Amino acid sequence: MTAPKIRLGVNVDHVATVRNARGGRHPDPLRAAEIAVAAGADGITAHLREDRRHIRDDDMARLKAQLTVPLNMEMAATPEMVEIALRLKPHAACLVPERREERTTEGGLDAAGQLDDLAPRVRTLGAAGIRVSLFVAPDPLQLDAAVAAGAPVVELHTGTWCEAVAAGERLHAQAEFERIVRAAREAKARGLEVHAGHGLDPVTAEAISALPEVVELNIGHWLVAEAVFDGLGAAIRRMRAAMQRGREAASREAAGR
Ligand SMILES: CC(=O)[C@@H](O)[C@H](O)COP(=O)(O)O
Ligand SMILES: NCC(=O)COP(=O)(O)O
Repeated sequence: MTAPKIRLGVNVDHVATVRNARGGRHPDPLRAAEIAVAAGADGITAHLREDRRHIRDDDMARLKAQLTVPLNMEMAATPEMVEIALRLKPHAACLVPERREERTTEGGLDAAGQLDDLAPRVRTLGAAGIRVSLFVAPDPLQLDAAVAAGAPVVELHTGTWCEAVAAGERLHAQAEFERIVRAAREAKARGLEVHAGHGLDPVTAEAISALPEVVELNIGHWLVAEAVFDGLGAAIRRMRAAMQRGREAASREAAGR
């Protein structure tokens, strides 16, 4: 039995982080995106942060103009970012929480707590033909809010689970993974398309690829960091192979049931 494919969106933010550390143009996130596509990425993700600390407006414009695969724009749900997305028209917009002082995106979007502001922004983006996803914690309250906001997609935040795995906190990691499994099932049952991402490496990507409800992973930091040692193409091929192993294991298990 052939396992249904799981898409890989490669996040090129941290190529821009390295470029910005010295100023100038090298390394160029667009070149990284082109290498990623050649190595098997199904899409490219880039987070235009309000403080522009990695990806900048001009990067988004070039990615949109040059890429042949879907562009997923991660953005805060602010009027400024909505206006930029409406001009840029990426394939997808993933609404994420942002705090200036955070080192990375720390949690999911509190969709339930800001539904009144969020729903019209989701509608505006959707009406422009942009597929909206909400980057949320694997929490049933947030899934309800995503449905209420009219978002067709949720991206489940895998960061807490990945940190527990990396720290060797076995019980915590298992509990977090079970939350993700339940949330993926519930989200699909509510009619939402399910993506996942944040902090994934080949081990965690393989495990999460075994969930048939999850149809897309967005991965950046591990790939860009690993590229330093082995090149970006090789890192992406290794990640794709891990995802495929996860998918095939799940298919075999389903066929054996
Ligand atoms: C939303 C998300 O999980 C990532 O795309 C993250 O935003 C990458 O950029 P930072 O590392 O700056 O948070
Ligand atoms: N939405 C998650 C993402 O795009 C990549 O997160 P990370 O792999 O850079 O942690």
